[in-house]
Amino acid sequence: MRVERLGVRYGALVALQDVSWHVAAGEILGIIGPNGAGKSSCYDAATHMAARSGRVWLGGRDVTELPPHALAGLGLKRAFQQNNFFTTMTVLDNMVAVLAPEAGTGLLPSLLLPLREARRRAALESEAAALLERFGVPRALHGLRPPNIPYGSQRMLSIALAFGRGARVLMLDEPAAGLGGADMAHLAALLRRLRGEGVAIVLIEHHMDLIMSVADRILVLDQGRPLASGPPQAIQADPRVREAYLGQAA
Ligand SMILES: Nc1ncnc2c1ncn2[C@@H]1O[C@H](COP(=O)(O)OP(=O)(O)OP(=O)(O)O)[C@@H](O)[C@H]1O
Repeated sequence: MRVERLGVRYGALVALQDVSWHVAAGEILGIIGPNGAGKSSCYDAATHMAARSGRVWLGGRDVTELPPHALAGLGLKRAFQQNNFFTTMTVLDNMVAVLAPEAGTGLLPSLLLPLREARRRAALESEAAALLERFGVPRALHGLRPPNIPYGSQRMLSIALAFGRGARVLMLDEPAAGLGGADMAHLAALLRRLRGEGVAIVLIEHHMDLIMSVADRILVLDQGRPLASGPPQAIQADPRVREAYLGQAA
């Protein structure tokens, strides 16, 4: 995926200006910056969820004008800063709800062919259960409602729901927020595994240990503009970055 010269304005406020980046299959691009630096606006711009300027390519195709759902259909998937799930449905049903539209379930066939529909439903449930386990949400939690499962599992569920049947590019917004040591290790392992499977990952994260250990390259934003980009070691050593961000965080 490649974005070129993205810009976002909210009235008179310039939230993002002249921001370009690319991420390849099997690579993790980290995006960091102080609060309000424009990181989420950058995601909104890239996924066409905000009015913006600039251009976006996916797999060599110019997708600038496509709406978000069409981008998702091409494999550009995004998980948000806040957990997004149906709180009145079980964990398993949340996952089924994501998979069912991708499988093309329709109301009429389900009414006319109840037996076939029951088999489809069973197949979807077993696919959903396997996917949840792959993302570290154990079977014991599948029958519970999302607010009633541990917070670390809620974060993994959010990523699984965004990923669905697969992603070419997975954009995550602060997935480590609120996570403790063991959950953080699970998340890092999951990110490395997805990268190993060829997924291109873009990762906004304030947790420096995580991003420095998993990212292949890092882009630093400050006041809506790119401040620096490069491998983690170079970013950590860059005095401009330390002053704008890492110094504050230390
Ligand atoms: N919908 C909006 N309307 C008006 N201003 C907005 C809107 N969304 C973001 N902004 C402003 O745009 C700027 C960039 O915000 P953005 O959320 O992209 O930053 P961020 O780097 O993701 O911050 P954080 O780390 O706190 O999530 C900020 O000044 C913010 O207040």
